[in-house]
Amino acid sequence: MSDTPINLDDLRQRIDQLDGDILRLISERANCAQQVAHVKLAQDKDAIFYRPEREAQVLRRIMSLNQGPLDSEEMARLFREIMSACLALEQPVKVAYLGPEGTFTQQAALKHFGESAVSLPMAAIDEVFREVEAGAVHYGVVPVENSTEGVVNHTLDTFMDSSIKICGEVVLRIHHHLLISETTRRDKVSRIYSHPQSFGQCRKWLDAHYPHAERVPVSSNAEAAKLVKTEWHSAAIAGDMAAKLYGLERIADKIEDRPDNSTRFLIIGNQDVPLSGEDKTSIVVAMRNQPGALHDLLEPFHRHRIDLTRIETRPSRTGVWNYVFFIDFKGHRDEPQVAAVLEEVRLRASELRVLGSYPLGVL
Ligand SMILES: O=C(O)C(=O)C[C@]1(C(=O)O)C=C[C@@H](O)C=C1
Repeated sequence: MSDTPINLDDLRQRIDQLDGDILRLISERANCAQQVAHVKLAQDKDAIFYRPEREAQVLRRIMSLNQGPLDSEEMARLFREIMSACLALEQPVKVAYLGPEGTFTQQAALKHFGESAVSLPMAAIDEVFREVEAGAVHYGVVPVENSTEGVVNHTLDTFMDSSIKICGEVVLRIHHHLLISETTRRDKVSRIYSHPQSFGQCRKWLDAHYPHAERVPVSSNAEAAKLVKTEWHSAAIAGDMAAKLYGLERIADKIEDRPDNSTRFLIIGNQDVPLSGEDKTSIVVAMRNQPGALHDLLEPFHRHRIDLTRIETRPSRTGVWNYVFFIDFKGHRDEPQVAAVLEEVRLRASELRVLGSYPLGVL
């Protein structure tokens, strides 16, 4: 450490100079993105501007180059917003999500697409699918599994009646708080509103702290937050966004039973996503109802050393006790190993559909 006192004005002058450089470079980058848009349009008048594989590569590269003092996730979030603004110059991306405003799904949509995306709340998961299928929005964001409560069946079941593809994923750490409005009598809370999944994720805490309060399930945590605004004896379990949006006070923070409580969301759309270098594939498979069917299904993955990350069974709704398997695994459908496995499974299954290959969640 030199013994010359650090001069605040000199440091601020240096910051002003750096801000000027950053401003110039971001503007230069935005100009490049606009030129990319022109090239895309020249190649294809119906060009798809949002490129999930490229965005994942940009963010991974930033995180690998980063040497602090900001941590890599923080730096990636800054570049996420720069890319979001650049994409909006090319084409403002419209995204439907499971609403209402203030849900964790909205938080996931903003985390994945950035603040420059236009996001629209939908009342139900199948409405998000419908908006994407109808082309009313470019993409949708829906919850698919929680680390405590397991899979969101409605999302998996909706895929079975839809041609929609999976274009990406985003994982959100879920922190639940107990929220009240300014009119709530905090010592008289006799009713708690929340989404059923959130009640499940905070079960032990509620049993310990509010064993006698009525637990009223509603369609979303944001809906719960809205209801609390109108009742003096109720509270809601919801996240930070809902608390901020509906002006509620947090009387208990992070009440989820498990500290690693996370929810995985899917980005749905109508495009096939090229290889990004670190990808995942999701499929849904129907097998003939015969002994050893599950072994026949999984054996090619084992032999080709493909890393399975999830298997869920759902009723196929084409007859009693007929099931389909939703399988996620590492790798992209265009990679030889994965293509070989899919070919073998296709021969053994009564039905196979690739829901999509997409970049592993980065942020
Ligand atoms: O490289 C592209 O295809 C771009 O459009 C540029 C860019 C970026 O800002 O880096 C912007 C939007 C895309 O989703 C991916 C990347």
